[in-house]
Amino acid sequence: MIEARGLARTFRSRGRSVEAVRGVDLDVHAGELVGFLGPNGAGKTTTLRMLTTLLRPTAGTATVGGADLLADPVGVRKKIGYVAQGGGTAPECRVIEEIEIQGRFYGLSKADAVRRGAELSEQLDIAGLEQRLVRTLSGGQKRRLDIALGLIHSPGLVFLDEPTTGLDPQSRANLWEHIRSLRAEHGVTVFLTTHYLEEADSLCDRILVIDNGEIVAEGTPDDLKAQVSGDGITVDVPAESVGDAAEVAARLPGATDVTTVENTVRFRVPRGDTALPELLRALDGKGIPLTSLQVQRPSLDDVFLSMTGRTLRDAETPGEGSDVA
Ligand SMILES: Nc1ncnc2c1ncn2[C@@H]1O[C@H](COP(=O)(O)OP(=O)(O)OP(=O)(O)O)[C@@H](O)[C@H]1O
Repeated sequence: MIEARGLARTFRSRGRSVEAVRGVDLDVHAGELVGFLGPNGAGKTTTLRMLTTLLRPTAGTATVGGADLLADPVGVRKKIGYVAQGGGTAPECRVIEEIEIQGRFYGLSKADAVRRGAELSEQLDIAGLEQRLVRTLSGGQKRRLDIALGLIHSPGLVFLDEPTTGLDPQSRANLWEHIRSLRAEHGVTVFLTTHYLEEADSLCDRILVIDNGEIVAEGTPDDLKAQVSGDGITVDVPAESVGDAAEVAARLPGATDVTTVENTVRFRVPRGDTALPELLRALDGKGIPLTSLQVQRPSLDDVFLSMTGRTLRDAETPGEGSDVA
């Protein structure tokens, strides 16, 4: 559905040049739900705008929906839907007017636009709002309207730029369900950008992680997490036993990064599930009682940290509000 090679874009701004995207290769297959994850300013929107023909690449090639991005941009536009970050609706327009305008824009008759709009409204749970002014919709309803408009011409591939930014956690989870069902029921291929780790983790089949205009990691959420070396284990013991417990931990096969703070010992092992019985036996053998024990599977933030030396949260531009979990 998407095949891009060496896609790059440099902006010139006030005599300075900004390499927003630096030679990105990406492949998205039919029916996939792929997330493009990265901190603010990483190059997500710029990549999306290039793939949707809104911005000409400085270098690179791509085919999108089977059409060549540079030679046949009109062909690309016919095959894709694009839902921009803020959407494109006018606050004073009625929902039905937006649906009709969008349909006409894609060459649908008024009757077909209304029919398709009704079908999508039903599916996205915004049926019955046709006569409402856009400005009276809730944030979640408006995002669902934006998505309905992006799908009016039944594209096989839809690009969603930060679809859930600004929504509360409940509306966000609700929108994920709708996105999943679009894919499940219509086989729509979805390429979305996000800076929410949780969103990428729970919604996407595959994730591309971008930082500073370059793809730094790629894989299923599980594959990516498995690349981070092992699970974290945190053990609380009585303060006088911390030294002994740390020694026990350090002797476990493959244990690394053993640290102690007050009555807590932390370390990493290749696999938490197999290390635990051995740890418990060894502590028991030394007569060290346990107060608590936790195993942490690596998160996508650990993946980002291992690739870039920063956490996604740290990488956010100061001043940009973000509730990255
Ligand atoms: N028109 C432009 N002129 C100059 N610089 C730009 C322009 N558009 C984007 N940039 C710069 O390119 C870089 C990438 O921006 P982009 O919007 O693609 O990031 P992003 O990952 O989508 O961020 P966000 O999550 O905040 O939307 C940033 O440094 C940005 O300031």
